[in-house]
Amino acid sequence: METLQAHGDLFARVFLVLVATVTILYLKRLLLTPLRRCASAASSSSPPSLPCPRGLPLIGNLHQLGAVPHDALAALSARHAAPLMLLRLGSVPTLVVSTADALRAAFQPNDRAMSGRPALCAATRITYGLQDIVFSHPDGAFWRAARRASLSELLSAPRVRGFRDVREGEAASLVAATADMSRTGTPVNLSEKLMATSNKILRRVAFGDDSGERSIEAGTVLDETQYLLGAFFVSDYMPWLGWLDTLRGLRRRLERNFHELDAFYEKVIDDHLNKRAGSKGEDLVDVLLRLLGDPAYRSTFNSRDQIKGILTDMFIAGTDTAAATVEWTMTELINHPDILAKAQQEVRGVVVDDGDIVRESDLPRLKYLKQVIRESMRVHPPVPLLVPRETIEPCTVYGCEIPAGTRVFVNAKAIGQDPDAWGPDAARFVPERHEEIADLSDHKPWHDSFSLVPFGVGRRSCPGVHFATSVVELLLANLLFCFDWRVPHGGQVDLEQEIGLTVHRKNPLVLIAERRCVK
Ligand code: HEM
Repeated sequence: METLQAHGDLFARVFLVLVATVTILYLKRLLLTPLRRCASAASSSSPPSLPCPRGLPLIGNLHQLGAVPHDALAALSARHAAPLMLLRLGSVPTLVVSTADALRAAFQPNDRAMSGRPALCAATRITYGLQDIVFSHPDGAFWRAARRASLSELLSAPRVRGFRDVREGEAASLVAATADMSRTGTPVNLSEKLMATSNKILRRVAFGDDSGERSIEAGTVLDETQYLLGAFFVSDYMPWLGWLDTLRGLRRRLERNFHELDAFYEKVIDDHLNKRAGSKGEDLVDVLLRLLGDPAYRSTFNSRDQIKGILTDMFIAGTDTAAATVEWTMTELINHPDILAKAQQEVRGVVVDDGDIVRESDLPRLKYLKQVIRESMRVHPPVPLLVPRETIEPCTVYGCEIPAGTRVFVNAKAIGQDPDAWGPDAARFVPERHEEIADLSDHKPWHDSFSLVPFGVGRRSCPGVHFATSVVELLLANLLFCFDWRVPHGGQVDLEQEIGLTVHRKNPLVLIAERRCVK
């Protein structure tokens, strides 16, 4: 869910490299002084200021983001001993937060000031002019109403529980398909299977797509939406060069995708309006249509475009992230056979049914599994820079003034590796470090923490935690319960990352599954 992250775009890269090269030749001298403070002059009387690693003309610090921006930013912050630093990305002033203490200092007193989102090019178009939850302005009545609806209606605990059959059904299909492959010893592309399963769950929950009839149609359109929301639009960083996005064909792709998505939603909404009387259960479209007629929401929540914007949120925010979490967790487990064995022992000891499959009613007893998931999200947060923020008013951090309109990146990955928060072994995968959390089923700790923030922080943090953890725990528990796993040719699995909307493994996770004997 991070727009900087699609650095596979050749044209933009060539352009940036050209600008950087020319600038380096002319301004070599400047590079010899790599760090300055942002305030005018660092005298004893000048106000305190944050470190600002020196950038280049025009592009500022863009070239320092490298191929994996969250890792490059973590390295930059460590190099300058700067838990908080100010960069200029193109023409955009950007605050980067890289430790738990810095996050607390920046957000605890300034939650409101930090709660804006930048109006990024693709997001603005796809969400009908920011009429959604993820990207809308926090000061508008609409965001408050939509956020309230997401917490009390769309993603509330009872609503999430109500979709249990969908999750269990899709988990059973995943197990069945994997069992087929295990019979012939065919390696399983887990990355692909997890993505398909997570997609299917979201489509069924959001659109009631039980038959899979709409899956192909929705799949291709939403895949393109996902790509575009993660693409690097030059205009998001250097607005005066926005014409480059047109030259690169990105604007045309965006328009086409917007219209395809719109046509798809219109059809889904019309179908729901037609079938409503007497149909069983509510999917998310039904809920949104009901809210549209609800007097409590009428003044702010009153158009089809808002329904469509929120549906895109649910799909984009919910699919990739859950799949990536299970993918990274399985990666770490396969690389740590002792932890894998311990997690399997727990799930196999706890599931009391006829031994066929894990049900959601089994999950509360899987304490170690929950520790494993927390540890995985610490080491591999699926959205490592969260969704970008923007200050909506000036605020002060460590005594330094941060102006309104500053973009804010919270480096959740760097924070998860912060030795002051996690100790000298922060780089190691040790699920037991979460043992002390009394109730791992309680989702509050995710939102109260400043040291473990895969779901974000403060008033814009993820309202989908409950939904996400239900999917992740069920899929993972079933993979561990039903199969033994090994790498096809032995050895360790690599940890290379593919940068996109959400960070997945670069190389798919392909493993051999052996179906465990069941009675
Ligand atoms: C493992 C799965 C997930 C992860 C890691 C994740 C992560 C995030 C992050 C990092 C943010 C930004 C938080 C911030 O700015 O502080 C976010 C926001 C959001 N997420 Fe999730 N998410 C997940 C699953 C879901 C699901 C399943 C849904 C809904 C179906 C969802 C809906 C949202 C929405 C609507 C927002 C915007 C909140 C706002 O701006 O007010 N997420 N998520």
